[in-house]
Amino acid sequence: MTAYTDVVNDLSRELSLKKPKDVIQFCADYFNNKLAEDPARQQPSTATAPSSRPAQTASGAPLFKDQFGGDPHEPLSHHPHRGSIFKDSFTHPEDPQSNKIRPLDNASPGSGFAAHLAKVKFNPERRISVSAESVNPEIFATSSWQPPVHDLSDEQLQRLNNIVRKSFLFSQLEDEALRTVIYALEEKKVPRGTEIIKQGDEGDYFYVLESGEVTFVVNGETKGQGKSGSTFGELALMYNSPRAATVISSQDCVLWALDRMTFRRILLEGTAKRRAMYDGFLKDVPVLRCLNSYERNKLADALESETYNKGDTIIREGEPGENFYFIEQGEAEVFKEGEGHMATLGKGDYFGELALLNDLPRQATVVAKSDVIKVVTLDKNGFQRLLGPAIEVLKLQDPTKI
Ligand SMILES: Nc1ncnc2c1ncn2[C@@H]1O[C@@H]2COP(=O)(O)O[C@H]2[C@H]1O
Ligand SMILES: Nc1ncnc2c1ncn2[C@@H]1O[C@@H]2COP(=O)(O)O[C@H]2[C@H]1O
Repeated sequence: MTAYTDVVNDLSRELSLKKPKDVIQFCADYFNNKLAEDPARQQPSTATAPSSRPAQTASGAPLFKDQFGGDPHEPLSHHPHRGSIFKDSFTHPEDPQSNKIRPLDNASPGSGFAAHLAKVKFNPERRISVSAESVNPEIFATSSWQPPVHDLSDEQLQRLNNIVRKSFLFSQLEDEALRTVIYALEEKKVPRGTEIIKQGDEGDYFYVLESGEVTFVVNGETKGQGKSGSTFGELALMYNSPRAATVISSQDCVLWALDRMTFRRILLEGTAKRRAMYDGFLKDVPVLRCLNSYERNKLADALESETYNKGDTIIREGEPGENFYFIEQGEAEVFKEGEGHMATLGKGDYFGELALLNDLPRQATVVAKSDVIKVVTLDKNGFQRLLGPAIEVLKLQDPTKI
C-alpha cells in the first residue's frame, strides 16, 4: 500500500507541476516511462544484444500496447522468433524457425524475400500521436535515466565522425547531445539477408546505416531501399507503435544502433516537430506528388528553412551549387546572363536542381521578388538520397530544354 501511495503522490506532484491539458495521456505516458526505465523490468542482455534491452513488462509482454485497446502484437504472439537481430536470434526470412543466417538466393528486393515476409496484415499508416513524453521533455528531468556509454575505438570514432558530418539528423544537435548520442551508439555488422526489424514487433532500436543497403517491406510488399547514410526504425520509437515495416539487409551492412530511450530523449522532439512542420507544405508540392507519406517524412527530416527579403540573391549564376530549394511562401525571379528574365516562381515551385542533377555551375540567378520569401532547402546529399522518384520528374522538367 505504501508503494501505491508513493506512486500516486509522485504522480500528483508531477501533475501539479506540469498541469497537462490531457491528464489521461499524461498519466499513460508517465507510467509507460516509469516502466521503461525500471531496470528490473528489462531482460538480461545476450551476447549479440546491445546493453539496453527493449522495454518489456516483467512478464515479457511489450510495454507499448495499442492505446485503442487491442494488443497489436497479439497476432504474432505464437511466433517463436519474433525478435529483431538484437533480441533473441538472427532469423532468415525464408525460415523463421532457423537461428542461422543464410544468404538469400535472390537479393532482388522485388522477388525473393517479399513473399516470405510478415504474414500479418498491418496498417503502417496507423499512428498514435507523439506522446506527452516528447512534447513535454521536462518530464525526463526528474528521472534517473542514464544513457548507455559504449567503449568506442579511435577507428570507430573516426568513422562516426564521418557519418555525423554528413547527417542532417546529427548536425542539428548541440555538442553535448551529440556526444551522448555518439557514445550510446553500438556498432552491428549484419550479413546480407538478415531480418533487422520485423513488422509488428515492438520498437527497441533506431538504426543508422553506415554502409550496405536495406530493403523495407510492408505487408509483404517491397516499399524501397535504405542506402548508406540513411536511418530507419524511428517510427515505432516516436509513436510507441508496432514496427511499421520489416527491414532486411539486401547487402552486408554496418549499422549503428541507438537505444529507444536515448532516441526519444535526444532525437525525437526535433524529428517530430520537423515532420509536423513540413508535412502540410510538402503534400502540396506538385513535383513531390509521387512520394508516399513515409518518403515525405524522411524528406522533412532533412529540410532547413531560410528567409530572404526582396532583392536578395538566393542563387548566383556560375557559382557551384550546394542546395536545392522549394518556395514555401512568396515569389522569386530567375534571370540569365545575356537573356534576362526567364521565369517567376511561386509557392510550391522549386529551383536549384540543375546544378545538382548535372554537376554543373548554377545556370541562372534567382532573386527574391516578394518582401519576404520563405524557402526550404535540401543539401546535395539529401537531394541525391531523398527525392526518390521525384528526381525523374525533375529531369523531365528541365527548364533549359522545355
Ligand atoms: N513505407 C514505409 N512505411 C513504414 N516504415 C518504413 C517505410 N519505409 C521505410 N520504413 C522504415 O522501416 C522502419 C520499421 O520500423 P519502424 O516502424 O520503427 O520505422 C520504420 C521506418 O523507419
Ligand atoms: N530557363 C532557365 N534556365 C536555367 N535555370 C532556370 C531556368 N528557369 C528556372 N531556372 C532555375 O534556376 C536555377 C539556377 O540554379 P540551377 O542551375 O541549379 O537550377 C536552375 C533552375 O532551377
